[in-house]
Amino acid sequence: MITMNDIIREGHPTLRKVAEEVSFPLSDADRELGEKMTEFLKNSQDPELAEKYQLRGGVGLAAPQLDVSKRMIAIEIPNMEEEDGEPFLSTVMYNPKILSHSVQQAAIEEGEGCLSVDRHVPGLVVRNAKITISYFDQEGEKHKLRLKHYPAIVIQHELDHLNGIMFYDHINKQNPNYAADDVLLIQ
Ligand SMILES: O=CN(O)C[C@@H](CC1CCCC1)C(=O)N1NCCC[C@H]1C(=O)Nc1ccccn1
Ligand code: NI
Repeated sequence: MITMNDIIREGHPTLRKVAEEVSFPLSDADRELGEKMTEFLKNSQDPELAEKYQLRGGVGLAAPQLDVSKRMIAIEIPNMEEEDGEPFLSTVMYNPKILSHSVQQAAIEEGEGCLSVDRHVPGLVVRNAKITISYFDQEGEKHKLRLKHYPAIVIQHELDHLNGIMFYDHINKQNPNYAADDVLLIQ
């Protein structure tokens, strides 16, 4: 199983690389890696397992964070309403791509963090509020998905990892808490 030891930290060159597209049919390695990434996220959100294996709770993970420079991300966004309900979005996306996005921008009010960053970096990370993405699933089926607000932000954070971008690259240097007044702040 994947643990925090498998996650590379800032300073590791792989985090600054542009990852390679995955080819289909998936190799057993790429298929297995996707499954392990999802398993990690589910474990990290389980209080007992997170405690037992000392995992930081995560809602997304990109292959480059495991030193695998491939365009694949795992998303595990819990249902914000009911506790043990079905997750809002639980999937592994291969070769994900933003097809279009809103002019409207949004940011998580308390800022962002990253499992590859062992420090708190304050500041607003302004992103597109709505995005339309395409991606391939494990079977090579193409999907198209429209997301907005928190899920859209999560996907953009992961897509950045595939392009060697870290969340703090987006923070305004002069005033980290600056955001134009039309930027939607998300709790
Ligand atoms: O590239 C992927 N990463 O670096 C893991 C990140 C991805 C998110 C950061 C902002 C948008 C996507 C992640 O999940 N976190 N960042 C560090 C510690 C907290 C943790 C988190 O937000 N956890 C969480 C949130 C809600 C419910 C359950 N858990
Ligand atoms: Ni991250």
